[in-house]
Amino acid sequence: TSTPAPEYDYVIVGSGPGGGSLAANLAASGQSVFLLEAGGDASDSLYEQIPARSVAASERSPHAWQFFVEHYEDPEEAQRNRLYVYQSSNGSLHTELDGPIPAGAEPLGLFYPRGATLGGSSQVNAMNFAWAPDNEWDYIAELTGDNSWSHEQMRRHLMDLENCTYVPRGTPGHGFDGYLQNSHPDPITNFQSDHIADYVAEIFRVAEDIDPESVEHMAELLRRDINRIEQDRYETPLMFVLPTAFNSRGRRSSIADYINSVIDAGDPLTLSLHSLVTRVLFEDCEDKPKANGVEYMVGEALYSADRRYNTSQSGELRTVRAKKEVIVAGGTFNTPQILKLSGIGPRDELESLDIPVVVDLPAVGNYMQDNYESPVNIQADTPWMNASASPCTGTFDDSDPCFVQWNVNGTGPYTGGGGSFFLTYRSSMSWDNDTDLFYLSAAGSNAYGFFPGMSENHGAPDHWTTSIVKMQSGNPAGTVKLRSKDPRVAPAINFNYFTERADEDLQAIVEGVELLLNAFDSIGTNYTVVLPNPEIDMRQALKDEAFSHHAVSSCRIGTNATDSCVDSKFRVHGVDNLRIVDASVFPRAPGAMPNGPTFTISRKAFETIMEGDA
Ligand SMILES: Cc1cc2nc3c(=O)[nH]c(=O)nc-3n(C[C@H](O)[C@H](O)[C@H](O)COP(=O)(O)OP(=O)(O)OC[C@H]3O[C@@H](n4cnc5c(N)ncnc54)[C@H](O)[C@@H]3O)c2cc1C
Repeated sequence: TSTPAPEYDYVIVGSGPGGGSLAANLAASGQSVFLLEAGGDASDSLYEQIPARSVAASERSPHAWQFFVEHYEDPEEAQRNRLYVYQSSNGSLHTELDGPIPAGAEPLGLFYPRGATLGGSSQVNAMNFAWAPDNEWDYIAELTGDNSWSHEQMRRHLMDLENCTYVPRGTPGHGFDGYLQNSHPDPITNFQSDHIADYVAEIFRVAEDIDPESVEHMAELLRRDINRIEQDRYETPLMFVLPTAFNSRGRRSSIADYINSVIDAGDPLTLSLHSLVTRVLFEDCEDKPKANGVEYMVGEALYSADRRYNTSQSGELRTVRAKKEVIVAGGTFNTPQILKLSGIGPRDELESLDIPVVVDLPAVGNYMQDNYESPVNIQADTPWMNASASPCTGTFDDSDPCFVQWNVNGTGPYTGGGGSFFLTYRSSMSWDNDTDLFYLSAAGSNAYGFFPGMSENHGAPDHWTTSIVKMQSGNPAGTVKLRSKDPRVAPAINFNYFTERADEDLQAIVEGVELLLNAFDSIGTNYTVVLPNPEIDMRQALKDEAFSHHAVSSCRIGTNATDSCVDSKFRVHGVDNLRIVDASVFPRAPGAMPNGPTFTISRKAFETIMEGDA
């Protein structure tokens, strides 16, 4: 890496779907950009490349940070969750899954990974690419009075960024020349037994009123596109396989690759890896503070959420100046942390830590929300599949036939999305015409949430797990608060689950669970319900077991500084030359999956900035 210049047009913090794509797009248009990323570039690693290794990547250094979050303020309520993590004095982590918690172990919270590498969480995520329901974009347009957020306008941005491989070129609403490749897993491989086919056929009957003729017929139906342009796509229940961001070689389609390709093309993008931004710098101006650079620490694993963190290591402190703007895109947990460290946030909180207040902005670190995901796990009397028939050894080397198939042909079980069935369904609680539940379902799966060591859980052939993702999240009660003014210390994160709209959300999920269990009953399967815990009231079980990993809205868009953080052009209220472009700006959860929508708003921000620059 060359010595950085003292000044660039744009200084961007964080290289995920928000900041990484924006940096590459601005540089490809001739703007000089300095992109700071706390992690390194691990995009060549098999953990990031092989879709089937995403869970392993998400709990490993140097790919991800491990946050520990609370779901509830009350420790007793929070610790009812059997995935709650405790730490012994020797540093070892425990959950109830491993047996009784050792005496004296300290409560840490629930494991919540975030990508901390070039490309951000999109390098470790499950690559599921669901575009937000049109109503969610139109909501932002209405909220802000800015029609450039309408779904028709936002669709243009999707088309600009997408390279869609699963519909014929020219299909309206999709893009074919963008930097993010979307593919469809082959649904026929999902039908590993008649038993699976029977259950899926029953779901078609109860959810969609379709009586499938054959496995081939079901596979054809599953190829229907949830991201199609038609506005009714969320209005009627749909069984489908989800577009997944893997490329024609079966590799993760990656924003890190796009960033590197822009650098290789000689465009003016300077990447500063292992660079933890500690605060935004401001110029004294009479009316409004003006952002003109950032301060950052250079060094590896400088952040406490990094498993390699060591307090005795310190980074080298540097600064860089922005001629035009500073753009913060550290993600939903880190963006509010960076703003608060810079003096932008709720006055009381900043003053309690002796941080000089630059702008009193109460919405920073408030109103955070997430999609509840509720695991429904059943154990059947007979296995759903013959697990020993799988040729995969899980060693991911040349002795593993599935690895060889992936490596040589880019196909097979290690390619993205295989084995999962998706369904949208409308509960009686939906607040508009759209379905409000989004199911991810797989036979043989035992994946019921996030916990340290989760990638060692290889499922069980007699289990079937569905995660019911609650769209239309109605609980903007989450908070990100500083524990310390030391930028290396991760903030305190509390989602305050089921604070608002609790009855409606629980009722919706109960209806979702009933649909699944009724279908198991209809096909005559003998089974035991494992989750939701059948020994207690279902609503209590759902509150204990719900998990999430799609945090948004901790720096939300709105029209005023009282209850929002940025305006519809991503500009932080009360400051000049400072924008936020990441998942933290969504005023509410954009459907079931934030990754595609975050790529889309980044593309929108690019257009907004270039228009302003012209
Ligand atoms: C395990 C996992 C699975 C997921 N699966 C899916 C899925 O299948 N589909 C879906 O739609 N969504 C999924 N998501 C969510 C999705 O990946 C995120 O919503 C999305 O990546 C958010 O993008 P972002 O740009 O806001 O932040 P991020 O992608 O989190 O990127 C933020 C970047 O900023 C860097 N950073 C943070 N602080 C600093 C600092 N102080 N200085 C410098 N750099 C900093 C971080 O290292 C990181 O690289 C998943 C997430 C995870 C973790």
